[in-house]
Amino acid sequence: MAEHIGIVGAGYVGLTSAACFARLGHRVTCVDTDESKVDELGRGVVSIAEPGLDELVAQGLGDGTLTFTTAQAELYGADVVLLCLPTPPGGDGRPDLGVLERVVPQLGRLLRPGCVVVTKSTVPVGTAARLPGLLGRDDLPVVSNPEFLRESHAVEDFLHPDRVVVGTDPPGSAAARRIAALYEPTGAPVVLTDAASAELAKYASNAFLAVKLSYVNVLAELCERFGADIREVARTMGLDARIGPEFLAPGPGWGGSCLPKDTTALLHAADSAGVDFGILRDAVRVNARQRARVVRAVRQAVTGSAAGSLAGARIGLLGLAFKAGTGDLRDSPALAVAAELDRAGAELTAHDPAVGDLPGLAAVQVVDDPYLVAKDAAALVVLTEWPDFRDLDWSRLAAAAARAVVVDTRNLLDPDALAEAGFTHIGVGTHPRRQS
Ligand SMILES: NC(=O)C1=CN([C@@H]2O[C@H](COP(=O)(O)OP(=O)(O)OC[C@H]3O[C@@H](n4cnc5c(N)ncnc54)[C@H](O)[C@@H]3O)[C@@H](O)[C@H]2O)C=CC1
Ligand SMILES: O=C(O)[C@H]1O[C@H](OP(=O)(O)OP(=O)(O)OC[C@H]2O[C@@H](n3ccc(=O)[nH]c3=O)[C@H](O)[C@@H]2O)[C@H](O)[C@@H](O)[C@@H]1O
Repeated sequence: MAEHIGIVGAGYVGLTSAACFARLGHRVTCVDTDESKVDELGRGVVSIAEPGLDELVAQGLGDGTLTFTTAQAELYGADVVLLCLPTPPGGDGRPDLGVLERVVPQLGRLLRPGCVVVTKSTVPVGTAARLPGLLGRDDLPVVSNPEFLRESHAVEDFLHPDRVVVGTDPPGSAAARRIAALYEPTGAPVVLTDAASAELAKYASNAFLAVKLSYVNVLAELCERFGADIREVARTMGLDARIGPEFLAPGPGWGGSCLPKDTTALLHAADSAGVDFGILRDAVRVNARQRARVVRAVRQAVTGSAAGSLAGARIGLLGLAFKAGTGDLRDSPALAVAAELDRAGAELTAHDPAVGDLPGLAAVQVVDDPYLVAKDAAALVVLTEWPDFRDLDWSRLAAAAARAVVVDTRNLLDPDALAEAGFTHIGVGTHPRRQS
C-alpha cells in the first residue's frame, strides 16, 4: 500500500530513506532546516557521494513522488514520519538529543491523529518510550526502526538490508506491522520486537564491529612481533562461518560518524546501569592508540628508529576520509594521524580523491594531483583504502620522492609491485618488503 511518508532530516540516512521509499512507490516529503541543501536537492543536486543516490533523487523529483522542503507544516497529512535527525556526541559520552527533543514537540502540535512516528536515528535505549511524552499526544503510535546502512553503500544497503528491526511496545503492534510492510519489497528478514531491544540492537551491532576491528588491530601488532602475517591469519579466521570474513582488515583505527560515537554512548549507558563493559572499553582504548602506532611506523620508516625525529620531514599522505568511497571526514583516523604527524613537526601534503580541502587542519596542504604528494617526500603514508591508489604509477612516485618508502596502514598495495617500482613497502602486521 502506498503511504505518504514524511522524513525529517535530509542527511545520509534521511536522504537515502527518502529517495529509496519514493523508488518503492510511496509519496515522500523530506524536511530539512538547511535551506541551501533543500534548494539544491529540489534541483536534483546531491552533495554526498553515494552510488545511485542522485539517480533515485532525480527519478523521484521527476515523477513527483519526492519533494524537499524547509516547511515542517508540509508533514501534516503524512501517514508515517521518520526521524532521521543527527544525534552527535554530547561531550559527556551521552549522545546529544537536543535536535530531536526540539523537533518532536513541534511534530506533536502538527501531525494528524494516527500518524506513526518512527525513530530511525540512533538513540539511547528508552527514547521510544519517552516519545509520547515529548509529542504530548497519545494518538500517535511510536516505533523504533534503527538504520544499519553504511556510508558509500547507502542505497544498496537500504534496498537490500541484512535485516530490518521494528520495535514497539507491545511488539508486533499494528503500527509495527505497518512499518514492516514498507520494507517488504526488500525481502529482508524483519525482527518485530520491543522498542528497547530494537534500540539496543543498533548500538550492539556497531559496538560489536568496533570490538572485532580492535581485536584484529591488536592481532596485527602481534603478527609483527611473531613474524606472522595478519592477512593469512585473518583469511584463516574468516573462513570460519561463525567468525565471517568481513571487518578483519587492520587499519589506522576505526572512525566515521557512528562507530566512535555509538561505542562511547553504549559504554556510558552501561556505566550508568552499573554494568562493567570492559571488553568495549578496551576496544575504544586500543583504537585510541592506533594513531600513535602509525606515527611510530612512520618515524621508523623515515629515521630508522621508532623514536626518531620527524621535525621538518616531508610526508605525503594518501587518503583523508575515514574509509574509501566517501569524502566524509567526521572522526577520520587519517585526520588523527595527520594531526599527530603535524605535532611531531612533519610537513604534510595530502591527496584524497573525494576531499578538496581541510578547513580544520591548515597544516596539511591538500592537492588534487596524487603525484604531488610524493614530491621530495621522506615517506608516503596510505591512510584510506581507495583502490585508485593501487593504480598510481608507483615508479613515477618513486622518482619524485626523496626516499621511496611507503607505510601502508591498510595493506592496500601489492608489496611485489611496489618493490618492482623501487619502493620499500611497510604494511600492518606483515613483513616489510624492501625494494629489489
Ligand atoms: N551516517 C550513517 O551512515 C548512519 C547514521 N545513522 C544515524 O542516523 C542519524 C542521522 O545521521 P546522518 O544521516 O549521518 O546525519 P547527517 O548529519 O548526515 O544529517 C542530518 C540532517 O538533519 C538536518 N537537521 C538538523 N536539524 C534539523 C531540524 N530541526 N529539522 C530538520 N532537519 C534537521 C541537518 O541539516 C542534516 O541535513 C544519527 O542518529 C546517526 O547515528 C544510522 C545509520 C547510518
Ligand atoms: O551507524 C552507522 O552510522 C553505521 O556505522 C557503520 O558504517 P560506516 O560508519 O559507514 O563505516 P564502516 O564501513 O562500518 O567502517 C567503519 C570504520 O571501520 C574501518 N574498517 C572497516 C572494516 C575493516 O575491515 N577494517 C577497518 O579498519 C573503516 O575504515 C572505518 O574507519 C556500520 O558499518 C553501519 O552498519 C552503521 O549503520
